[in-house]
Amino acid sequence: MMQSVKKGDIRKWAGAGVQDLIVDLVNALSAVKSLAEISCEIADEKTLIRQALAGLLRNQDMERCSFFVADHEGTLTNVTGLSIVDLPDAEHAWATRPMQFRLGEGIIGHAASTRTMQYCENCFEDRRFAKVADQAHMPGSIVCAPVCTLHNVLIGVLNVSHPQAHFFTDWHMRLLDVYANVLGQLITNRRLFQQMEMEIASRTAELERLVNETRRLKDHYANLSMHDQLTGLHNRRYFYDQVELALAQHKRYGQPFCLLVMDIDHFKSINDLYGHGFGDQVLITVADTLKTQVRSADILVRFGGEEFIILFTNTSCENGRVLAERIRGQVKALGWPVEAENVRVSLSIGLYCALPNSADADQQLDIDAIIHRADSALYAAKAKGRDRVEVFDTSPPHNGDCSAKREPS
Ligand SMILES: Nc1nc2c(ncn2[C@@H]2O[C@H](COP(=O)(O)OP(=O)(O)OP(=O)(O)O)[C@@H](O)[C@H]2O)c(=O)[nH]1
Repeated sequence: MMQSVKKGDIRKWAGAGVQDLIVDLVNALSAVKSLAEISCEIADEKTLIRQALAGLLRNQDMERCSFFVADHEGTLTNVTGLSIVDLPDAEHAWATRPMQFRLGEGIIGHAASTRTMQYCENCFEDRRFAKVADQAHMPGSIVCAPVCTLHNVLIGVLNVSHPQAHFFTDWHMRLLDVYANVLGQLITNRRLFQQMEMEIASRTAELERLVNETRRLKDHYANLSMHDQLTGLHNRRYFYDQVELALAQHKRYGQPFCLLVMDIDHFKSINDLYGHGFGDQVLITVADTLKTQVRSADILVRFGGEEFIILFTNTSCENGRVLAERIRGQVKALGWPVEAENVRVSLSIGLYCALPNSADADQQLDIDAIIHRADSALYAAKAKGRDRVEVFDTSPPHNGDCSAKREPS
């Protein structure tokens, strides 16, 4: 059975060598721990690497370290370097002497191509070490550790150096191996994280685009569903949508309004004689004429076929009648030349006046009842020979009920 090591045992055994070992172990763990503290949410990979190098220098007796990143073409470029003197302001002191190696070139290229750590014990003598022009920066010894993803794809090479030859020990080598592994995972995680962020951003943008498109389509179809395609006027659906407000204002503030139901006379004969396309043109021109007669608060719709409705808000019966007569006159004045002929049409109009003091006022009529009353007046206008305006009589019913039956066309 294995026995656990007690503190007293360590003290008993601890010669200077063991104590050094413990210090080294703590330093090594601190270096690896410093890596664990780096967030993979850092936007810039260089900053992450720089923090990793600083962690290494702070916890180990190394002099300089640098990182060469591998690109897709197999070129290794130093993205950052740090020396022990840079440490107080490691964030800002960027060593930017540009340097590049191909895979297999120099000791750095060799570590990259073999994916194994390389130790150059004496840079002045080792032929693998590509001599630098600047002799002042020539290290005595250097360790180059490849840094890879979990799937052994090369990310770059981590280099640590010391001015002294034969400086690095087995202990250093083991630590650097672990350090390079953890750094590889950290860089991989950061890249994945960035990729995920970009993916999320692009999906969010796509989603926003779809939401906007859906909104636009919704508005488009809502608009379509409220409009008559032939004349461009609003339609029956819009009328019912809007009319409640006018009724509410009438009920609450006693505002009078006039409802006109208008029907083109003998429109069937127009279609029959001149064709449906011609009939359409007539509907369009009549609609355009009606448009000129309404204010923005009024409601004008093509209610169906050749029937139009206008609700004049805040309008007395007298004014409603004047407006109805004007409309009738304007439509009658229209003409459509067909060969030698000038085709004309007329309008029959049924008018309902909603007045605060009328006999209807107490009945709280709904819009269908109001339309029905205006329709009765329209039937009366048709019955009386067409091309005329008839007003629904809101006085209490007696023999003269004007809701005449519509005569067959
Ligand atoms: N060209 C055209 N005709 C339409 C349209 N909508 C309805 N109509 C026609 O309008 C005509 C309406 O005819 P009727 O309801 O018999 O009434 P009328 O001929 O106007 O007779 P009175 O209303 O009694 O004066 C029908 O022939 C419908 O086909 C349309 O969008 N375009």
